[in-house]
Amino acid sequence: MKIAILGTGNLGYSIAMGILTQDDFKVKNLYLTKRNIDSLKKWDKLPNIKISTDNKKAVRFSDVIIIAVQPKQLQSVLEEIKPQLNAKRHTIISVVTGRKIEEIESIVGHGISIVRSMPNTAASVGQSMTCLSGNEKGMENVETAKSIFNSVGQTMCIDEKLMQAATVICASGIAFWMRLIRATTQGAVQLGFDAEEAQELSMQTALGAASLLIKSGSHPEQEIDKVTTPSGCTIEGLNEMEHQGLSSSLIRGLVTSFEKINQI
Ligand SMILES: NC(=O)C1=CN([C@@H]2O[C@H](COP(=O)(O)OP(=O)(O)OC[C@H]3O[C@@H](n4cnc5c(N)ncnc54)[C@H](O)[C@@H]3O)[C@@H](O)[C@H]2O)C=CC1
Ligand SMILES: O=C(O)[C@@H]1CCC=N1
Repeated sequence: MKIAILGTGNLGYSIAMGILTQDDFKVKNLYLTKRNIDSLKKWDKLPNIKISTDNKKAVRFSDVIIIAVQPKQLQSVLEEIKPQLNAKRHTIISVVTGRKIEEIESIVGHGISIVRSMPNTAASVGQSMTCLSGNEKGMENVETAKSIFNSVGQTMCIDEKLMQAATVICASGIAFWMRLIRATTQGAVQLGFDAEEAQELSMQTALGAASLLIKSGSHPEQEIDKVTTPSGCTIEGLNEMEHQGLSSSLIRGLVTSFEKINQI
């Protein structure tokens, strides 16, 4: 597969990193563009990698075009590459927040295969949760998009109208979970661990909690019941967190984030 990533910033770089460092997925060519390519030069010597500021050339040399620019930059990039697009050959995968498939079609035309996707920066370590939806032709080719994003994590096909919600839960979600890990680390330091140990305890416990649910298929409350000894310390701490609004503040944060997307 020949893939271009137009706009190799934070997210584009994470996707490229994930693709380059996993074993099973074979990419014939990876063409990376951004406006200032200095930060990508270390990859220039790798076989099958091209680094450039030239989006048109990247499209000419690729079959799958991942567009990872900021929302305000999307229109000009689409207008720039439109003359190079070939409906029989190209699939566009947009990771751009808040930009609908119909907005992309209105610029590049309805014949092009378009997949709208929402990965996250954990793609760089093969652990992205990526949601996908597409136009009719995009869904015919969705296996292509799935194979790319399955190589850097897990995928789920969703209705496009849920894409904003997926952005908050999965993409912004990385920041939210980081803050939870940071806060529990700070708590561990206050209780006597040094900073490095505290972060290790916090990270591994978060990974353990997620792994328990993934591997057992159980509900979080079932796992909570197993940990909360009657009259014990866990329920005491948990109830205090809820008195202080833990679940409520998380849900309100997600909803506030969701409302902001509609203004982007
Ligand atoms: N950062 C994240 O975790 C996530 C970001 N997104 C979305 O992905 C998109 C990219 O986000 P980031 O990577 O955070 O932004 P960024 O600003 O780090 O990256 C955008 C890149 O596009 C490049 N660029 C701008 N105009 C260009 C052009 N005409 N041709 C080629 N490259 C150009 C810039 O040089 C920059 O490197 C945004 O739409 C964002 O909403 C989606 C999910 C997660
Ligand atoms: O903060 C943002 O707007 C983008 C979308 C999800 C992650 N970063």
